[in-house]
Amino acid sequence: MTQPIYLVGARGCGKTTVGVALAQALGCNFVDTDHYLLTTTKMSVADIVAQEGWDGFRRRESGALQSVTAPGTVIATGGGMVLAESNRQFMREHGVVIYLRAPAQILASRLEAFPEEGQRPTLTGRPITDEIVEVLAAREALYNQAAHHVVDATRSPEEIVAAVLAALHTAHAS
Ligand SMILES: Nc1ncnc2c1ncn2[C@@H]1O[C@H](COP(=O)(O)OP(=O)(O)OP(=O)(O)O)[C@@H](O)[C@H]1O
Ligand SMILES: O=C(O)C1=C[C@@H](O)[C@@H](O)[C@H](O)C1
Ligand SMILES: [Mg+2]
Repeated sequence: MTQPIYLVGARGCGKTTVGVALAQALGCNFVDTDHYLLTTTKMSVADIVAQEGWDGFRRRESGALQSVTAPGTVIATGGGMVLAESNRQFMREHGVVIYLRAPAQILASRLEAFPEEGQRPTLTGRPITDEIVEVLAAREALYNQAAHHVVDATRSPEEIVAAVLAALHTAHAS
């Protein structure tokens, strides 16, 4: 697999967690656009948003997407990467896009256990459970549009990696 693999989905669906394990299974590099921004700007998502607003953060994450795209790389994207049509098109054209899909209730329970507020500042100002329901309703169609494959992300990370590998293998064989 030389094409980049992009993992998309809502906060808490496991893009970072699954991405690390998937890259290991494939013998690929792993990068995470949120982490890339953290190390290149020395600012958390919350810092960037405080200084530049969400528009500034979105501009930076689109730049990060292009910077990290390389052959033989698993790329965990930020939860809002699909908002820009240009990002969805870029990912579909440059690699294989996997949507890690999970319902709001599961996402909320994962995020409540590990909120990481610096990297996940509020998007709506509403409580986490309400926010996730609202954000998923607004973005579900965009995750689906971006994706070549949709994978059930409610299982263990190991099972999700196996499902992604099966999807990649099936697509490659056909
Ligand atoms: N399949 C899973 N089963 C149980 N817990 C999980 C699973 N995947 C991830 N988690 C846990 O959920 C939390 C969020 O996971 P992770 O950071 O990988 O999500 P993400 O999709 O990268 O989120 P973000 O969009 O905010 O970067 C972490 O605490 C992680 O340990
Ligand atoms: O869902 C979102 O809009 C976000 C998800 C995170 O990965 C970060 O990219 C940031 O907190 C925004
Ligand atoms: Mg992540």
